[in-house]
Amino acid sequence: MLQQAPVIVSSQSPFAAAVFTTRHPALIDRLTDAWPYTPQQHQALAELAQENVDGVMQPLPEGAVGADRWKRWGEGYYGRPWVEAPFLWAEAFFYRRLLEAVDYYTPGPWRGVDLFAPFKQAELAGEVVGAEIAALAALAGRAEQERGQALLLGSLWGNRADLALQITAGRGGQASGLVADDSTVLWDLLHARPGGAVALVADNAGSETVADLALVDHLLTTGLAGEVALHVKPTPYYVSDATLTDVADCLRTLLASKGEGRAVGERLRTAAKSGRWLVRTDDFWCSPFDFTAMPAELRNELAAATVVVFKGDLNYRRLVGDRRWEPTTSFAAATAYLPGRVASLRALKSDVIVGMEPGEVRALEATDEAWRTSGSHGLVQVR
Ligand SMILES: O=P(O)(O)OC[C@H]1O[C@](O)(CO)[C@@H](O)[C@@H]1O
Repeated sequence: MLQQAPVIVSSQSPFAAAVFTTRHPALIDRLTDAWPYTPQQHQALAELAQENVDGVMQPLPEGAVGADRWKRWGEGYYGRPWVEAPFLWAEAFFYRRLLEAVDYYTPGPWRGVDLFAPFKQAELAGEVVGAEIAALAALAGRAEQERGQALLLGSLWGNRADLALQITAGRGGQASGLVADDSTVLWDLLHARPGGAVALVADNAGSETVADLALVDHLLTTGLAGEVALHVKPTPYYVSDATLTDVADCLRTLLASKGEGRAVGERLRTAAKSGRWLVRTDDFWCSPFDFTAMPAELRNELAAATVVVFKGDLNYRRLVGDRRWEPTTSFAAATAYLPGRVASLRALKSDVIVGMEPGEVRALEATDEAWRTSGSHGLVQVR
């Protein structure tokens, strides 16, 4: 039985603390530049930024959607600085408070408006996505195995295109390498059970989702999967997290392109029509808990898949637990509570890491690189 490591509380992690004191206020500045907000919305956003920097956490107002639930979930945290709550919990609550500040659930013109849409749209129209789609043509002629691996790594490194990270860090340096690579295990298990259901728990919209869609298409056209469910967020979250609207925008971008990009889009549209590709969502994806708290229905749905592929850093933190693990802790042990086979494709963007070889940890610690948080390193881990 694995001994649980302590949960990360932001005040104990310079990286996590800076998310509240630097990254969140910067995000709020970007939002106020992007939208014609009302005086009330400006005030609510300014208060939220100030609370994050040096104030204390306030609960949702009475009567807000989910207010009772969040009051219960946050007992003991309200009235204290944000950085004194668990990092995972407080980040999720920040995004819920953001939606409240911009009237996401309030009847009126702002209801249901994706506050991050301007950033997501700019990314989708940018040159990274254009180059990504152009690269699909070159891959089309390659052998199946080589193509599959390239698409898998494309989906992994697509995770670096995270708008939250870019707000304070720019686009980040070059991708330097994988700290763990179980991709052979992943392909072997797909080949051992072809035609089954695969679940892909998505992360960011834009270039990451385009890469994910290309991977989904590959799994379906090769028959390695008979059905793929793409799980997305039910509401705007963590800046660039994909919702159904974002998936549809990516699909339209593929369809509007030429050659192989368009062909991928057309095959996916057909797969959706026949039920072989489905987009799913669940409120749990925006909850402030790790996956040990996953509701039974969702857990059972995922357990029926040949493999569940979790994309990105946040899903990783929720999968292994947002804890101060020794990096050499076994990935299999940390995820043993979840039934079925699981895989993670992630660019490293927070302190949490498990499943590493001791020598590799020593080598990376000896550099002065922020290898755990900069997004320059990636992993493929499978259990
Ligand atoms: O988009 P991803 O890969 O889930 O990354 C989001 C990451 O960004 C942060 O919100 C801030 O760095 C992390 O806390 C989080 O894990």
